[in-house]
Amino acid sequence: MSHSATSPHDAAAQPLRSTRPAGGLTGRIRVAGDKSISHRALMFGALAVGRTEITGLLEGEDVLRTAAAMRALGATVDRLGEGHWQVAGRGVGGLVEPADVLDMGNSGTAARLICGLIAGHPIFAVLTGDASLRSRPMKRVMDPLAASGARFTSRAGGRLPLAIEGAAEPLPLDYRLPVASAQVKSAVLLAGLCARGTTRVEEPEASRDHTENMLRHFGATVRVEARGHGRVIELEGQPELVAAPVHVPADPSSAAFPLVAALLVPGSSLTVEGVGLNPLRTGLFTTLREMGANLVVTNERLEGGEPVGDITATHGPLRGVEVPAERAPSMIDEYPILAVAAAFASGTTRMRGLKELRVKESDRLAATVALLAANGVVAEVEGDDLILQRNGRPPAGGGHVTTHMDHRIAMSALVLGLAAEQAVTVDDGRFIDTSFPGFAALMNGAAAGSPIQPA
Ligand SMILES: O=C(O)C1=C[C@@H](OP(=O)(O)O)[C@@H](O)[C@H](O)C1
Ligand SMILES: C=C(OP(=O)(O)O)C(=O)O
Repeated sequence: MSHSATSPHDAAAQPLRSTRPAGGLTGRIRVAGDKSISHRALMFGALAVGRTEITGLLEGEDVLRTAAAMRALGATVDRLGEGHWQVAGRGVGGLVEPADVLDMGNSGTAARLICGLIAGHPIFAVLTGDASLRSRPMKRVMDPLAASGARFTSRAGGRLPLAIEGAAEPLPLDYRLPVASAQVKSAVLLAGLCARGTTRVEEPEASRDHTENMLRHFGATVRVEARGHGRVIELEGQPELVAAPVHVPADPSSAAFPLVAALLVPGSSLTVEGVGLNPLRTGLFTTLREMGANLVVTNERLEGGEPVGDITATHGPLRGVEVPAERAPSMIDEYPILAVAAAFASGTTRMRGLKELRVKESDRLAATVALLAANGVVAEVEGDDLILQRNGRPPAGGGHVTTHMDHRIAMSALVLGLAAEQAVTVDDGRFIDTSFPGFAALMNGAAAGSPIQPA
């Protein structure tokens, strides 16, 4: 499926409406697999020698784009059952030139990591995406990767479509990230796989480390050292990556939506099972606890090398807090839903250092302010901070929210509608399928009267 445009006038758009369910959200549910780990499992499978079996893979549109791209680059990618996939890889340096343009849809992760993959192979490729992805900055990967010998041309401002001529003998990079971005870090490391010698990346703030963990899991030598809030990562180039099974935990960024809904809707007590608890992903849960949320983790265990647990959220009052800028990388995709939670809290919530939100699927800072305003909640932006001052009463709701091709804005608005006084409508629910297919059905299964419906 491809969604090329969305606006109130887009005939294909699928508006959705949410209303407050009687009795709250209850029971035990499981959300889909982690998007970040799913992309990487397919990519490392394509680079490894042998057959990589993946279970729990997220079958969201973003990840399906990566699966299609790995096929186009010569890997054999088979779906064996629900979430159960197998990739027969080509070995590091063995990817082949794709015969056609690679369309990465809505996915920044797919586009940027695949730039890194291709940069180290002597092949030519053209990448594009949907209108949202074509508006997002790619210079952040093009600049460092060009220093390895790859050549890029792109639309003005470093936007997709872009063309890459990968390097026959890529140089190992020594790169300090100018922004905290796991996507840029990963692109540099993926290019480093094909380079002779040591690739070194220094990140000013630690960002999700799924690439480093999976590199080791597939047999590469990776050294990681803490440096202040950040880290230095060193990768030995030209390893033989060997196929290894990957079990994908449930996505904490998806679990955030039902869990926050349960905190906000009276009468709720809901458990989400097997949620990934990598500490570089759990900033939202830390913040919600500081707000007084009743959030309990049980059955903590290791699954496929990642910590997971069952999280139970029970409705109760929340208070405003200050969220430090250093926490942003560990909850970067969760600010829209945190802002919804803050709209139900008493007191002031200040979220600091949200600059990166401006370059996501939409300008999420602006889209979050507009989402709240449409539902009677005033939020202010001061520099890169988002501030809400509230009195603990539910927002009026009743808003019509423009989602700007952004799945997280759509789901955040629908969660607000589950707990606000009046129903909330979103202009287009289709993009939810990029990261959380089955979102409405899952939420409806946990509540009386199926509160999320086509509008
Ligand atoms: O590496 C990843 O899988 C991701 C990194 C983050 O992006 P940035 O690297 O741009 O911060 C995040 O927003 C995105 O959803 C997934
Ligand atoms: C920012 C996100 O994803 P991506 O950058 O992969 O499009 C997201 O899922 O919130």
